[in-house]
Amino acid sequence: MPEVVLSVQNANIYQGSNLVLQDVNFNVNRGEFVYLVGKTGTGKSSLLKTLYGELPLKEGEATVAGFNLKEMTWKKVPFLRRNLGVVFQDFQLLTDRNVYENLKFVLRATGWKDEKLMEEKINDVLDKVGLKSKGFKMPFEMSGGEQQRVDIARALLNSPKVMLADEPTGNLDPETSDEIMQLLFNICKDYGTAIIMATHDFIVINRYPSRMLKTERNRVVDSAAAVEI
Ligand SMILES: Nc1ncnc2c1ncn2[C@@H]1O[C@H](COP(=O)(O)OP(=O)(O)OP(=O)(O)O)[C@@H](O)[C@H]1O
Repeated sequence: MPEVVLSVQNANIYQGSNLVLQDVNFNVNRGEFVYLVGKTGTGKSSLLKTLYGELPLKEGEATVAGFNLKEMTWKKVPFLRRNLGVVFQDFQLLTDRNVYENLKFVLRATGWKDEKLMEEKINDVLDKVGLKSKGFKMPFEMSGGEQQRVDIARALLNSPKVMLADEPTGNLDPETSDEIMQLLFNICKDYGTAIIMATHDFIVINRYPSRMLKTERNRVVDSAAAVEI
């Protein structure tokens, strides 16, 4: 039996009082890679934000990495985030400190205290993303592709079962996008992390085909679901 690490049942997704997506239903298994596609403004980011606790789940049910979003309070959001990796299009690195300190900041913020264990963990995630000797670099000294790798390394720090990525190749050239996609697929395969990636990049999707969730007309259509007649 596959292990379900993310489950959304009869969920309505809101931005404030605006209903963005209605009756959303899907499950994601351990190690699965799922694209989230759909026209601009159809609710991809809103869905991801709900899954990482930035928007409240008002109606329906959802469980992410063992956390019931319906019972989520602001106080519990940091615990959800510790079990979840989030990757953004614009990297969102702290510009005033080097890569190592960026990663250490997240470890400290998520409760790590032991200096030696933190050092080991940081070296481990930098190795995983192919930046083993780049910890001393400042973000502004790195290319967009390298910064995206640091962002992915940051998402890997707490060995998440689920990673949510909002257009991670949006600012990258095709060759660098390719490298990032290979890295994300390897993370799924090697560590069993499930990844949901919002994207507009059909070149990437054609090169790395996988299951697709499509937002359209206030609904989410799942390529893995049986076609309804
Ligand atoms: N902070 C916000 N406050 C109010 N409405 C918002 C907010 N952010 C987005 N919306 C609205 O919610 C709807 C869904 O937007 P969302 O950003 O989720 O779409 P998207 O599919 O991710 O778009 P894109 O592909 O451009 O990133 C849109 O109608 C948008 O105008």
